Amino acid sequence: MASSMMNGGYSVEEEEKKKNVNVGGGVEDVYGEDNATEDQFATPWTVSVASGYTLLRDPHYNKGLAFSEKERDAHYLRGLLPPAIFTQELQEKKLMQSLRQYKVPLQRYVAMMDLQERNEKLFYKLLIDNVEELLPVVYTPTVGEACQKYGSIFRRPQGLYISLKEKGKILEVLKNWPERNIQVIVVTDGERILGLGDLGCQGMGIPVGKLSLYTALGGLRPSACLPVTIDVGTNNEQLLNDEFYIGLKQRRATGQEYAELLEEFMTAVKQNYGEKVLVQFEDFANHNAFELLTKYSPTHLVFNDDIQGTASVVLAGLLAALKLVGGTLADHKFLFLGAGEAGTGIAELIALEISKQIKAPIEETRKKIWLVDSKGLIVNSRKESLQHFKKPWAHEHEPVKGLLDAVKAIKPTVLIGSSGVGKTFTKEVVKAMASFNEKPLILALSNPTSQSECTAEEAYTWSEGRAIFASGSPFDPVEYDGKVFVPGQANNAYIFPGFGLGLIMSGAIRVHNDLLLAASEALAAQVKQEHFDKGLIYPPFSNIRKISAQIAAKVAAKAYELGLASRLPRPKDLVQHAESCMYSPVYGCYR
Ligand SMILES: O=C([O-])CC(=O)C(=O)O
Ligand SMILES: [Mg+2]
Repeated sequence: MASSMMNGGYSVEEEEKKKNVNVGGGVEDVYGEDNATEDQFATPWTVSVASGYTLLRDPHYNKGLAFSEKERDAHYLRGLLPPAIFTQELQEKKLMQSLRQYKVPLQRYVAMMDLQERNEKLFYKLLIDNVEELLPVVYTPTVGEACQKYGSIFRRPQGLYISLKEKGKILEVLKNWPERNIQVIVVTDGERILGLGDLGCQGMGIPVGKLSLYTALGGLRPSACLPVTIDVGTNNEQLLNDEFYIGLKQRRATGQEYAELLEEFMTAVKQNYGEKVLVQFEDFANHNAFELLTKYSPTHLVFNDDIQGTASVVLAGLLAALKLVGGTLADHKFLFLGAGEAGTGIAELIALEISKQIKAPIEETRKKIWLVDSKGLIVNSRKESLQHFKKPWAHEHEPVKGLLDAVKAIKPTVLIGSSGVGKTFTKEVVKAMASFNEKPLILALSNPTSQSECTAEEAYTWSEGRAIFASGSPFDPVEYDGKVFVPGQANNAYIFPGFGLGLIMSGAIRVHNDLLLAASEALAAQVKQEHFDKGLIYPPFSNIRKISAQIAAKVAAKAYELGLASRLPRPKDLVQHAESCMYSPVYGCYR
């Protein structure tokens, strides 16, 4: 086991084979063409210079009206474009104007996807320069609606679809993707898309959206990002009965059939892209999410955004919030509604941080944290029948049925909603929180907006302006009693882009909980007095690339410290290094 972990799970023979692939004048034969034999496949491929019409149709290189006179001559573009020449800034201004004319969020989403397929650099320039305005368009909440209607807005494939039909051929399928140097894969099986449930193959919108954030917020190159949707069927009756459904029309495969497809996928990924490719699991249902993370953490660079990313973001918000509510983390008492991936993931990271801070065993610090699921408070007497990921949270207490009674019984200082069910923080719940807390900390994490446990306005109004509030989906500022409250967005988008950048730039080969803690601390350190003054416990997204660089630097530093980093020597200034690694959406000039 130890030796297979050291060399990433390859057998000795496979290692030898890999070495042989590299002989030949010191130039690496990356794709194995020179060594192609009957049992080692090679892909025939060509590199050509795009010009003329092909250049305009290539989203990586297309600049639209921004091609200069010289470029129009040199690249056979004369006549293919109208005479005007626009700067990238003018193109951006024009596109933002036309986007703003669409009042329906989904129309804006479609317009952005069209732009991404037409002119990638301009898409990212818009997204980076207008991040607060466009994040809700290409990401939560609109991406949720886009997934629900993905069949009808689907135009060109934006990622790889790997279904049960591809069983036995996944390595070949990966080779069909036009890019080779993949650094990050976001993969879903569509079973739990946000709080919207099983959307099957239509879940593709999620990996696509997450990866566009990897580039815009974390600076990873778009060509290094691969969105994947695994299709093992769907249990969504509406989709199964829809003649236009784009996925497999069968009920979900489970058990061994499911495990085998995922095993083939994970093996093919490592075989094709090597040990340093990051695989981010996204929006899997609880039962598979925990199992996949446990299974592949020892052998692959894997990260579950819903368990670990959300945990890291929430912990950051809590660390920052201490400046507003006072005390240390250990002085607080936490109650969760929802004991799935997000709930138990956050709970565990809080317990870990407290255990490090006060040097107490984690079994002790977990006792400060209580979880409520659909059957009520998780208590010892329920332990036998609990799913394994809930068991550590079963503490000694008499049974309590609903959330309101649990709030009254536990008297938490922090209330966190992570059940995916909307409108569960009722007036009574919020009022109860406000009755025994001067500043109740209330996080309504479920997405999209329709699934939020309460709105920002409700949290501020029902607590008479005393709540510190943040939510998974964005809410506008709220005026209450003459004061403007700005709700923060406790969304994993704060962490995963910088976290991923830190892993990639250090060449990390495994994720470790200490890296998540480092990311939380880095994010919390970015909340400044001016933000606290507005009631915010997260910094604004407008500064996210700088924040991501800080997170990446702290994550990379920890990876080097723990011996998980393979890119040596360690750069001296990791923040500067992170910034210098980041993708720029500014057009290049063509020879
Ligand atoms: O996508 C988001 O906005 C956050 C997230 O991971 C989820 O809700 O599953
Ligand atoms: Mg998610």
